[in-house]
Amino acid sequence: MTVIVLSGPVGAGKSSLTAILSKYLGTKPFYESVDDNPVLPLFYKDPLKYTYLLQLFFLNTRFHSIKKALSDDNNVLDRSIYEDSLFFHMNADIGRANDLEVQTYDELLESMMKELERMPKRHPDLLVHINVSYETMISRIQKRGRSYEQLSFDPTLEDYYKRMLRYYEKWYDDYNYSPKMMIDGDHYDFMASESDRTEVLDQITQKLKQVGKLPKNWHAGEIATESIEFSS
Ligand SMILES: Nc1ncnc2c1ncn2[C@@H]1O[C@H](COP(=O)(O)OP(=O)(O)OP(=O)(O)O)[C@@H](O)[C@H]1O
Repeated sequence: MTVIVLSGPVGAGKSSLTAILSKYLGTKPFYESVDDNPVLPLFYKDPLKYTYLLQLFFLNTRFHSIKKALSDDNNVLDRSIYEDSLFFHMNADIGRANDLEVQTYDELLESMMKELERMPKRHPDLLVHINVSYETMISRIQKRGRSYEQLSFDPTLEDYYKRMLRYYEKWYDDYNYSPKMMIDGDHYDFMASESDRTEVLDQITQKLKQVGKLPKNWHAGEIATESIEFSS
């Protein structure tokens, strides 16, 4: 059994790479539901009021999916519980959560992580992090077009996104729950370019081989974009 988790900032392309990778490896994709998340639009409209609720919402859904993934078969998750604390603390640092909320959140997360230690499989086998620059991030956010994520919706989002990229650097350096690797999301356009896609899949395959976690019965094949089912 092989469990791979993707990570990276908003718009990095985690969901797309999850679809590509799971198709390539013949494993099951787990997607975070974004467009039917009832709290997300509220949060972007009034972050001060909704930060805590949104983070509890994410923590809860993410806990269920990682638990399922760790007790299930081979699978790929488009984002994992390991990144949630980054989002919460970043929001707390800009005054959107008070000390008591931070303390309660941290204690809850700690209990959840302890619970994961009791799973038959305790951690993922590989973290694939997609690194992007601010420019790439913004152009992907624009292309995708979720209204509440646009800079035109709230100009303070520029600072928010730049801060997010800074926090991610430290987060990736500190992450030690599993082997990890970084994909250069500025250089490789795995959606639009077939050769880039092949290169990225090759890098991930090499890493999986190196850590002895290439799914059994797997054999490499070409994958055409038309054959991949992307999540909405
Ligand atoms: N704790 C959190 N975890 C994930 N997303 C969060 C969190 N808090 C707020 N968000 C918001 O949820 C939305 C979904 O973000 P996410 O990066 O997971 O998906 P995405 O933008 O579709 O990514 P990708 O393009 O890489 O697939 C973003 O607007 C993000 O800012």
